[in-house]
Amino acid sequence: MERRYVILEDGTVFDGVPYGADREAQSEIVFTTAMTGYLEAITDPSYEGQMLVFASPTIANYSLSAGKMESERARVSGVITRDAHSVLGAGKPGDEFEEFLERNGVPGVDLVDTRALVRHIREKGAMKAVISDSKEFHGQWVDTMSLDLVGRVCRDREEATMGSGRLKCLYIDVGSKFSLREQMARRFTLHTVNYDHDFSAIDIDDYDLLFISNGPGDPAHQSLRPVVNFVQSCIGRVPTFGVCLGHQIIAQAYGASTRKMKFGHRGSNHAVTDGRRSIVTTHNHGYAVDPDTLKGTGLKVLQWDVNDGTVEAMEDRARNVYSVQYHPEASPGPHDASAFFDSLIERVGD
Ligand SMILES: NC(=O)CC[C@H](N)C(=O)O
Repeated sequence: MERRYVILEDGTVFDGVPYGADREAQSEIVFTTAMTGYLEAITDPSYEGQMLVFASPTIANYSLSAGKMESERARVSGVITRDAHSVLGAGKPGDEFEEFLERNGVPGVDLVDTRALVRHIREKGAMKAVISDSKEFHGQWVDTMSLDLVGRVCRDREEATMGSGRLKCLYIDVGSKFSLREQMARRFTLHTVNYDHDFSAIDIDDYDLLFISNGPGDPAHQSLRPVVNFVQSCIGRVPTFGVCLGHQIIAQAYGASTRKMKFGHRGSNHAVTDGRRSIVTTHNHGYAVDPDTLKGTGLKVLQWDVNDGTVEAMEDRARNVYSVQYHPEASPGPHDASAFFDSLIERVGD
């Protein structure tokens, strides 16, 4: 049987069998522990510049059509699985998945010892990796997190107006999942603009709220600086909200900073707490706000991760700013945090 290899930057090699696109890929390697939502995951723009290991041993055991696309196409650079039914067969679901990956130019490696691979990433941290049909890699390692990943996801997205809510929201798309945008469009009328929009042409007083979406890559990437500066100019003038990358951009707009996590949080069973009540949430982030840099900014931590204390929600009540690191839209995952969206209506008030 043909072999395909996952070669890590530290020289470790895992092997499996090839499926999906017949091509090599190089990017950062991360894992998700989510047991459902494989279509949502591989099309989530937040994964641009990353190859994704599924810790859950069985993927493609239900039809792709049961899932929802989170962007125009697959965003992961590669997929690494224990059993995606590329060999062990599952009929239609497995074939659909393989065809989807082929159509999207995404190589897969199946029958990999994903338990060992996930433990290795947990112990050594997220790192660069290559998917290749050869056991050795002599090429140049590229740090995909230093690329303009938001630009890659958003370049084909046009400015648009959507939704029918009474309140008007300026929605800054820095790689938004479709489901997040849908949740906002159900409640507000969105004017969606990309991260490279000419913000000098925008009068924020024309809007009832500002929202910054999720997205890929390093929140401190220089391509996002104009967004950070614009958000900074809006604080105190309009209620300002954000999710995941949006949360990290808001922190930077206050002069706080973000840091790279060892291997990030990616899955749909991450508990966050406010010290009294805990909820289970969906996470997909490799960076986090550094709580020490929030001191004196006016931003207060509202919720944190029960396992490692990572900042998961913060607010500046006085200037009506509120953001979460987790994904209240889930997709996939639990809906414990879905009240987030209606709470924005209350926070905007009249
Ligand atoms: N889902 C997101 O918005 C991810 C935010 C950022 N790219 C991170 O990895 O932390």
